[in-house]
Amino acid sequence: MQIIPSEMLPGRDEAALRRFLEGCKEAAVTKGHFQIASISLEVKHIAPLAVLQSIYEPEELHFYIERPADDEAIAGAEAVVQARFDGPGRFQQVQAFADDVLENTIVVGDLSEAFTGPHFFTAFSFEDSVAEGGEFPAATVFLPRWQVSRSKGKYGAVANLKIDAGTNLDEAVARVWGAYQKFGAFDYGNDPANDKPPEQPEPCSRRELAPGVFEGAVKQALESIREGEFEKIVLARGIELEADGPWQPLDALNRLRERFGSCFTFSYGGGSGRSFIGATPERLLQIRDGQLLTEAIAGSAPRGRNAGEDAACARGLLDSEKDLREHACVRDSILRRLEQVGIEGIADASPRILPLANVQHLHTPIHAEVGESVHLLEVLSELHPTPAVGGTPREAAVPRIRELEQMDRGLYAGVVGWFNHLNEGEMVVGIRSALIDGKRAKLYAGAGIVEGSDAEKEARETELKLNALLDTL
Ligand SMILES: C=C(O[C@@H]1C=C(C(=O)O)C=C[C@H]1O)C(=O)O
Repeated sequence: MQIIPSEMLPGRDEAALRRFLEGCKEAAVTKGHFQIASISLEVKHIAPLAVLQSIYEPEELHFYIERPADDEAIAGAEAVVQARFDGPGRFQQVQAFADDVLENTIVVGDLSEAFTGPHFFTAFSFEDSVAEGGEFPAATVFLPRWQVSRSKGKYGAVANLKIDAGTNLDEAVARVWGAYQKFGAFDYGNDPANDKPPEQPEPCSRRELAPGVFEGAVKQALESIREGEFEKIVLARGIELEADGPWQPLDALNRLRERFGSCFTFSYGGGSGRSFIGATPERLLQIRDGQLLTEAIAGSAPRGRNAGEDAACARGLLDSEKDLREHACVRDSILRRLEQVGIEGIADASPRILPLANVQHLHTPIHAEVGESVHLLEVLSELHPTPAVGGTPREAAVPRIRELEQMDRGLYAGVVGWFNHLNEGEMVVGIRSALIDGKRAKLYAGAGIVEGSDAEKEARETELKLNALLDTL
């Protein structure tokens, strides 16, 4: 990646922008390869979700992630370059694709703040491969044409353009200049959608994706655990809702982020009119400034109706031998997997409570230092799926999941997130999620099964987890 000094910052005037893009075109001709021109600008207050909503096209790719508690949000829309992969090598393929794009990227602008420069957005399904005709590919990566972000009171906009020998520079300049004017002083009042309150369709039917399967699957899994086939497996159930009109995924997202301020609210649009949205508590991996954060979240209890009942539920969870064992499976597996890629994770010996609006969990934050030689996607490929959504030992448990659940998880319990050229990124686990396709929405929730689990109780737990999305839709 080539970085042009920020004094040459285009966007402040159109002539400088043209000179920068001319340079990119010359490079494209010389190298015989397209160049990505990436222009980052600090802008005045901007609300990434509102901007995304104003430029949202169901047929275009988009990505959004926000954790209100961190005061950070990033949105990207329209793919300037993209790729899809399938199979066990998908993480490495995404990395190779990004490396190749970055080799041919020329960056200019305000690069000192978070979320500046080009960012890649990704979505990985739970399984390594998806069946032909699946709703989303096993791996998608794209670099957006537009990216807007908020990070602790700073706001940024990035435009990425693909420039080759045939690019019409007049059009390219007009496009970026127009976008700069738009994002530089974004007018929320201009969006006709803001004139009326969001319309919410009413759900009119609900069906199980695999009727009558869940409790039987738990019992079968318990049998396999007794026989020593595996120690833990996470089994999920799915429901499909149908509404009297199309769901509005970004309106639902707005409600999710209000209700689940400590969760990662995300939306990924695959470009086929379908969106995968959710509010997940679970960070799979964050790397920033060489510091890695991950966490074990496993073991669940309801929230109480008052402070006393709530505390009693929390105490029950912290004292539950079964939940502590289930939790330790996840924590120990993450530590082992990190070790496989030469990373020493540091974690407390006993978990704490993570309260969410609808449930509470056992939680162990894990942190580590990472050297420059380990790529984020390499760590990701080792970690996914953790026994929080898969099982342990992974090789024995994960292949049994599909057979026991009798449904396709798709992106549920997969990974969505972003990464950049600095080996920074944030990847979250796609749970507490819904796949929205017009009037239809598929919702999934799972529960960890270990020796001592009770099928009926686990079914109730999945119901509590489904509520995160049910209440919002
Ligand atoms: C699998 C899900 O959640 C996972 C399972 C948990 C459990 O069994 O206690 C808790 C948090 C998550 O790791 C889900 O929400 O669908």
